[in-house]
Amino acid sequence: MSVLDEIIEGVREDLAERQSRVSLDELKERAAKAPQAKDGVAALKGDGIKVICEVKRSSPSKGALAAIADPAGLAADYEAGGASVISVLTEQRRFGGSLADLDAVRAKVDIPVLRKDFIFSSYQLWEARAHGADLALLIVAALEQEALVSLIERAESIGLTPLVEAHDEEEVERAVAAGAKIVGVNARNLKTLEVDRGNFTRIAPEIPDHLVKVAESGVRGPHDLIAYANDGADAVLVGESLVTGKDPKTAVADLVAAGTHPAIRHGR
Ligand SMILES: O=P(O)(O)OC[C@@H](O)[C@@H](O)c1c[nH]c2ccccc12
Repeated sequence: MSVLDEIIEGVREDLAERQSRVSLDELKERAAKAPQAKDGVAALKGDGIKVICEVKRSSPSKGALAAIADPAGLAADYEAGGASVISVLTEQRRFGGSLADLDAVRAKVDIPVLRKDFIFSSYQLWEARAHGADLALLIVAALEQEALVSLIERAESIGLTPLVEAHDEEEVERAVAAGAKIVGVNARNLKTLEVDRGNFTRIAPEIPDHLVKVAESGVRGPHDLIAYANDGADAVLVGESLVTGKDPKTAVADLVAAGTHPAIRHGR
């Protein structure tokens, strides 16, 4: 069984527990009262390379990264540094996240918030919206094509913008065919946890230019952002280096500044 399969097994159990406590109708009522969803595509387009900053306590590859006692405070620092979107990991077992983290971050920041989890049912999309998310991650490797298509449609119908994550050419093709407007390329293979930044370099040309291209994982600092930008990234998604560094606000500001440098061949 791959790491991805193991993670999904745990997510399935945790989801069943939540479903036994909160009915879909309750979630829909809560979603109706949530602030209107912000446009995730608009937030990631425009001049400069956009930076998506992640609230991430631990990971299957590295174990504990940072305690993050105050996720909202961290998100506020990210926003102050110039982040365009905040990604909140809500998976509990391997990443140490929760829907409570999503609530806390949502209440604190004005920029769009992404629910980062292993989503395979529409219930999880309703949860995302009920807890104030504007975007939701959909991982191609975790979904049959039919499920991917219907989850993209469902996400959009309830106001969520899907960020559709691929890891190879075939998954990019599936993401595009399914109607993704934002395609993420993860440098980390979720089945083996290996990181290869060259993955984006190879695969990005397969993503049509009118879609938003996000380079995910492995950004250690401005030089990695610049490399991804020169390979065609519109945005980067950064977790580990921000949560383990000393000063997240300055680290984000340095990334954003690098992403607006005229030497970057963004939007050629
Ligand atoms: O911590 P990093 O290397 O900066 O990576 C962030 C993000 O890309 C990574 O957390 C991630 C990308 N896709 C995922 C899917 C599930 C869980 C986590 C992820």
